[in-house]
Amino acid sequence: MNILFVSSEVEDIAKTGGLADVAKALPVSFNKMGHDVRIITPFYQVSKSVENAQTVLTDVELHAGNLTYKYNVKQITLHGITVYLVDYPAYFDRKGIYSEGYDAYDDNGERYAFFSMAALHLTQLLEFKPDIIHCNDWHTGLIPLYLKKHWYDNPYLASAKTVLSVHNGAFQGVFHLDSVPILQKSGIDHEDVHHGLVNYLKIAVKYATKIVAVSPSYAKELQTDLGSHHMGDVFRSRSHDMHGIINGCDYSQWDPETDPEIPSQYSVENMNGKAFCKANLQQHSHLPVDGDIPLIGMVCRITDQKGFGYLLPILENILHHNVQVVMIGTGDPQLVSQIQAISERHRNKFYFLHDFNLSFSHLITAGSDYFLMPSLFEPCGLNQMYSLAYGTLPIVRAVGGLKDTVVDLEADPVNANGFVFDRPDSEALLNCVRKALLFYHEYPQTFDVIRKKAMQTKFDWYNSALEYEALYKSII
Ligand SMILES: Nc1ncnc2c1ncn2[C@@H]1O[C@H](COP(=O)(O)OP(=O)(O)O[C@H]2O[C@H](CO)[C@@H](O)[C@H](O)[C@H]2O)[C@@H](O)[C@H]1O
Repeated sequence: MNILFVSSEVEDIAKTGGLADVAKALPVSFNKMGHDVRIITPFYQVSKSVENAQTVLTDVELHAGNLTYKYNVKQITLHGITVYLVDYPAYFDRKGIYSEGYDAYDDNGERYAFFSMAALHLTQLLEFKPDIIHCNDWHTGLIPLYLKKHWYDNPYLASAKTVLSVHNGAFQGVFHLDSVPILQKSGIDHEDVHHGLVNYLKIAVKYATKIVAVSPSYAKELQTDLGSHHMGDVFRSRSHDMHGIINGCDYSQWDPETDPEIPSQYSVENMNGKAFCKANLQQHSHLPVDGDIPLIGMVCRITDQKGFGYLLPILENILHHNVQVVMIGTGDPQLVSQIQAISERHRNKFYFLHDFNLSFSHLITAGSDYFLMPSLFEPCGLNQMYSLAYGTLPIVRAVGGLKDTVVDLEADPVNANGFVFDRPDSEALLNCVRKALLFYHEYPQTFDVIRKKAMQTKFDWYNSALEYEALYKSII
């Protein structure tokens, strides 16, 4: 099949979160399966660090009404896949991807409306006739609409079907139509505009051929009022076309036996290196180097989604135990300053690095005993899969993909690979953390058994890609 994979971020090019991981790993699997997959993504300022990008099209003109956009297209090969980068400096040559600091760019609606249209425009210029156009989140949400309303008779696109992956339904891309000239000029139905606003995710769900949530549980949650980010009606109206396909774990990057980012490799057969990683992590985190103190790690965007609303009120209760906590993240400035204040009060127990740093995220994953991910909602979650691979036991809330990947010790002692709590509140979280910590000293043998189970739990991307492939085949 010819697959056009369109994403606003791709690992090794530009990344703010889990979307980037998927936008690399899934196309790599399609490529291995023998499909002709091409990726389209913007050429951001940060993409300039990508070596060998060659300009393949110059001063291409895209017209929308009386507007003309002149852009270039660059091309690189990433893990055997052709990637096209839409180079339009006015929109993408900026310090940030979506924002500078925590303030989103005012013209994000226009930036991604243009990018989405350029993705369709390019297929013809590059003579690539896609069977499937795989869209990801709101940034590419207008593609199904453009295809149905404007490009339906284009010879390169007429038979293309669209699949939308919902990685995070909380981000919907809601903009005043006035702020999106390209959409105003190209035309949009009245029924897709509400009080002057357009919701890109809603539009995508309405017009896409198929909709995929990134885990089976999230697919169900999106069709409830509680878990749908106020879009329950919209998702329910497409229930026959909704699917849940769990993300995978990219073991070419996240395997403790081969990971070049960690100071000592280890495996389920030989765990010695994990103790070395822990000591190294403690050293880097300015914490006492002591293998006997259980260490809890966290790597995440600092947002309400990740459960900070009920974690922060009891973080100091956790720190009253004989425990160390190491966290890395960037995000909501208010939450960040609260976390910084707590870490200053507990310098010898809690290290917080306010940064986005891939190397340190690997060190935390390898050097911690537990990985804390108490999310309020979690479409799939990747870090719990990474931590399982590293024998770092996840402590998670039973929601979305976390529910589909982590098995609680009490609920299922035979298959347990971590610790799970239900209610999104401080008490349930604290109880769960305490229960998990208990095993470290009092039941070390059980701890080792769960750790082994965790390392043997596999989420191969190839299996997820097979599910996507079956879905593609069902619609083309
Ligand atoms: N400060 C930091 N330094 C270094 N690396 C950092 C970092 N902060 C985050 N990361 C990395 O970013 C990625 C985050 O992935 P997640 O899937 O856990 O969450 P995210 O909410 O961004 O993704 C959304 O999309 C993905 C993909 O579908 C879903 O799994 C998820 O549930 C959904 O919320 C991981 O690779 C993580 O290591």
